[in-house]
Amino acid sequence: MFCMCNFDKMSLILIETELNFSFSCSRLKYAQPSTQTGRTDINAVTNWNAPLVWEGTFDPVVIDAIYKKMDPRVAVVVFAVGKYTRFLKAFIETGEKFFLVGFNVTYYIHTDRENEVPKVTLGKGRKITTVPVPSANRWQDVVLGRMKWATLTIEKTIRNEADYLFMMDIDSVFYSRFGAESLSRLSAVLHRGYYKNTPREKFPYERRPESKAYIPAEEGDYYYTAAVWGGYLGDMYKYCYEMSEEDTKNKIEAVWQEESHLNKYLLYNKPTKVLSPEYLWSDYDKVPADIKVVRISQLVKNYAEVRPNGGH
Ligand SMILES: CC(=O)N[C@H]1[C@@H](OP(=O)(O)OP(=O)(O)OC[C@H]2O[C@@H](n3ccc(=O)[nH]c3=O)[C@H](O)[C@@H]2O)O[C@H](CO)[C@H](O)[C@@H]1O
Ligand SMILES: [Mn+2]
Repeated sequence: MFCMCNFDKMSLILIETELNFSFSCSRLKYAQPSTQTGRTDINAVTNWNAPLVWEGTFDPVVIDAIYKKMDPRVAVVVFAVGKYTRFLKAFIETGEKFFLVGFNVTYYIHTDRENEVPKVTLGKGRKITTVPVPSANRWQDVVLGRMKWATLTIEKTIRNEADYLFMMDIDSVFYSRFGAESLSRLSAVLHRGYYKNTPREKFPYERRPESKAYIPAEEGDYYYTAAVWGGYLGDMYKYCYEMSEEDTKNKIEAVWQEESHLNKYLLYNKPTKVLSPEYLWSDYDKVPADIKVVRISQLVKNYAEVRPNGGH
């Protein structure tokens, strides 16, 4: 279904294009990089030679300067449907403190309650665009609908307004720097629950062959979260949307909705950067020693109260 050869060639060209910007970052003051020392408690590279990003594997000054040369426009696509508008204020306020500070960022807030979008003072080059979407009776429909609405907003506006895009859960707050080290053609975040010692057959991938998100037990690299992911405005959103529509036609819903389709996509279209669970932790879980920094975290919430049809 996918042609890896084309992907490899294309991604290499794109990675090189991204890195070429580094040649112009002269006269910056930073510690000399070493070929001998670095973190030894984690693996900082995938088996397709993409960076696996952890605190201590990059110099924030250097990496921000590289990407600043491009001065990219970054779109943050979020959904706040129904009672989830309550999460907007903290998300945006902390985003202004920690998310790509100094870069051009637009928050595309998809909501059915436009009057509940808070007025937050934003930094220079940053703005909020509100996109109306219908209300939902099932939380699953919001989660699945994200792909559809994101695809529509990309086609209508984001395509002309942004270079990179991030899709994020709104029930999250930033606690620490989330900078240009996260930018790439296709960036995906390791799910905090399965990043250590989980054999691939235990990943919560979709296992029913009837679903388009099906992954057999003997395949898989990592289990990625759907709550933070991004990259260029590529085909991934459209792919996940179309696959979930196919599933609906066949009267099946993937076990973890869009997350299942996303994991399928990323298995056959390898991300050009993999971000460690620093890039999405959870306030429910204690922080282990290898997570040196929690950059963004899912809030503790009362599922039954906040979701239209309760439950988890
Ligand atoms: C950390 C993580 O792995 N997150 C995943 C997990 O999240 P969660 O269990 O945290 O799901 P969630 O309740 O946060 O829903 C995902 C997102 O959909 C939006 N929303 C949802 C319901 C609603 O009534 N209104 C609304 O606006 C909102 O932006 C929210 O952040 O499971 C979901 C469903 O499978 C998605 O895969 C999430 O990405
Ligand atoms: Mn969430």
